[in-house]
Amino acid sequence: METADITFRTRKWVRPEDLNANGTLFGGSLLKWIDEEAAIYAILQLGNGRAVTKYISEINFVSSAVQGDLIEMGLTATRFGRTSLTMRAEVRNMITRQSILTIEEIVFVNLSPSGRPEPHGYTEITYDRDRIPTHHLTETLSGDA
Ligand SMILES: CC(=O)SCCNC(=O)CCNC(=O)[C@H](O)C(C)(C)COP(=O)(O)OP(=O)(O)OC[C@H]1O[C@@H](n2cnc3c(N)ncnc32)[C@H](O)[C@@H]1OP(=O)(O)O
Repeated sequence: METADITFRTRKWVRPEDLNANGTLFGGSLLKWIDEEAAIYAILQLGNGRAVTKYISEINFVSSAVQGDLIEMGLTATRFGRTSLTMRAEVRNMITRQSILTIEEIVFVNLSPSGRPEPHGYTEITYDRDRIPTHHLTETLSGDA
């Protein structure tokens, strides 16, 4: 997998509670983190807090991490559909850059207030932060008043 176009954002410190019985990073913890990371990415790209995980392709646990490792998670949008957004994910060791996990396709669906798929109208990535969900902005601004 190419990693050049992936932006690594969130970092994690592998702690005792994240380990499996083998003493390495528990895959379930990793999947929980990457699903949350993908949700945040999708929410910001689609400008909608109602975005849900629809599909996750094969997950390749490339190598393990151990307690104390610093790891980082990266995502990039690979396809803007009508109501969906497809992302590619990679988790790697922050220091050695060794790949820990790759997922070719994570598909999120943009939902209407009634919970049905709704066209999002976007075709490309932006990091301009101009797609922060407006209802969150409204709540934030009214909370500041
Ligand atoms: C962040 C979280 O934890 S969310 C919690 C976990 N996720 C959930 O609970 C979601 C549960 N699933 C659902 O509620 C429903 O399946 C919905 C509302 C997401 C989608 O309903 P569907 O009837 O499948 O919608 P529909 O057939 O219109 O497809 C919607 C989009 O998903 C895509 N899609 C549907 N199935 C798949 C699939 N198996 N693989 C990839 N994409 C798919 C479609 O191509 C479509 O994309 P497009 O509009 O860009 O072409």
